[in-house]
Amino acid sequence: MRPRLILGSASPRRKELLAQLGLVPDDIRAPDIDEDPRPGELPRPYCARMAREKVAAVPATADEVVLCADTTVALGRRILGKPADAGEAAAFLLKLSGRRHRVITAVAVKRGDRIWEREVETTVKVKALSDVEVNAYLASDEWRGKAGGYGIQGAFGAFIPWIQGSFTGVVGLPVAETAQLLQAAGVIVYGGAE
Ligand SMILES: Cc1cn([C@H]2C[C@H](O)[C@@H](COP(=O)(O)OP(=O)(O)OP(=O)(O)O)O2)c(=O)[nH]c1=O
Repeated sequence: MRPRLILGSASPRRKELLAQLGLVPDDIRAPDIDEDPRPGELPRPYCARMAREKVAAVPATADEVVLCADTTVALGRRILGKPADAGEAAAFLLKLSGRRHRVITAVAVKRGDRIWEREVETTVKVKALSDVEVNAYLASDEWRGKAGGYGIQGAFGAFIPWIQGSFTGVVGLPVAETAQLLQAAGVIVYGGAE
């Protein structure tokens, strides 16, 4: 039987990226978990733990497939989360200015007591930002609710001359890897067999 697809995410980006795969979730159940990193926790294991905890926190029946993800911006060993306010967003942007950083998106898919997981890491280069550019970006409010305080899919794209990895992973859901995980869990994605 075709399983029901549950998107375990409040992120509008994730819903749109799922639509890019031709998939419309049967239900959306946003997870509510503690997103504080543990002392000394490194970005990649933190990100993977977040995705696992999100998928574990979403209630589902045995014939439902739940998809969750977490996007973490890493500057070396530091985790840059979602900025609490414009001041923190400004501090993040100044740290990212003129350097490369990593964006990790961990995806977790659950069906019954089975879990499929994948982490996708992308390197992102940000040009050296002027104060005028930082202030204009902060005024746009696009930084709100986004890891690292920016969205590559919006105006901030003007400041990113180069990436290596997965564009959709940076936005919040790496579509190629997600398609594979969903197919493994029995969801039919483009061209997949019933
Ligand atoms: C780096 C980057 C992040 N983001 C977003 C994607 C995620 O929504 C957000 C990171 O926060 P997450 O904790 O991954 O997700 P969320 O809290 O928005 O939603 P949920 O936990 O319910 O799934 O940052 C962009 O949209 N563009 C970008 O370029």
